[in-house]
Amino acid sequence: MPRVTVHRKAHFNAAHRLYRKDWSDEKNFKIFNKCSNPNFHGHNYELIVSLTGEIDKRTGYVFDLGMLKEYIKLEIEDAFDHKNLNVEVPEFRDLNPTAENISVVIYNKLRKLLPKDLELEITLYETPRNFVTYSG
Ligand SMILES: Nc1nc2c(c(=O)[nH]1)N=C([C@H](O)[C@H](O)COP(=O)(O)OP(=O)(O)OP(=O)(O)O)CN2
Repeated sequence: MPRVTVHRKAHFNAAHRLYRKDWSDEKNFKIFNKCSNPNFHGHNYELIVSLTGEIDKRTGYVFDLGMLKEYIKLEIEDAFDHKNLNVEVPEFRDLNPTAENISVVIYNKLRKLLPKDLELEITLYETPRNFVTYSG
């Protein structure tokens, strides 16, 4: 059967601070600039979850996008939306919440729920012009 990629878009709004606990505020500012503001700042994150696999002969689906929507809601939106990532999301307690690290956390949370034969790719926009991709 042909291999096709299906995509689901999602959105969350979250606050964060880019910094290392073991660096001074001055050093954090030198490396992370305004993103190291100790009072945090927010982003409107846009997420695209992409699944590649063979079309199922019986259903015509690669994967039910309604089910993917539920997984994204439960694992990502409910956990991240309107949260302070550094303070309220356990995965970032000791992990700098850069776009790169957020994409890896999202990948790992969804990967464990999805069939192994599907390829997963995460595209995460932190701003309209800054985005990352991760596919494991
Ligand atoms: N490799 C990374 N670099 C940067 C990250 C990141 O997560 N990974 N994050 C940031 C900031 O958090 C943020 O994305 C940058 O904000 P800002 O400068 O406001 O965004 P833009 O560059 O898109 O704004 P312009 O209007 O284009 O200036 C920084 N680096």
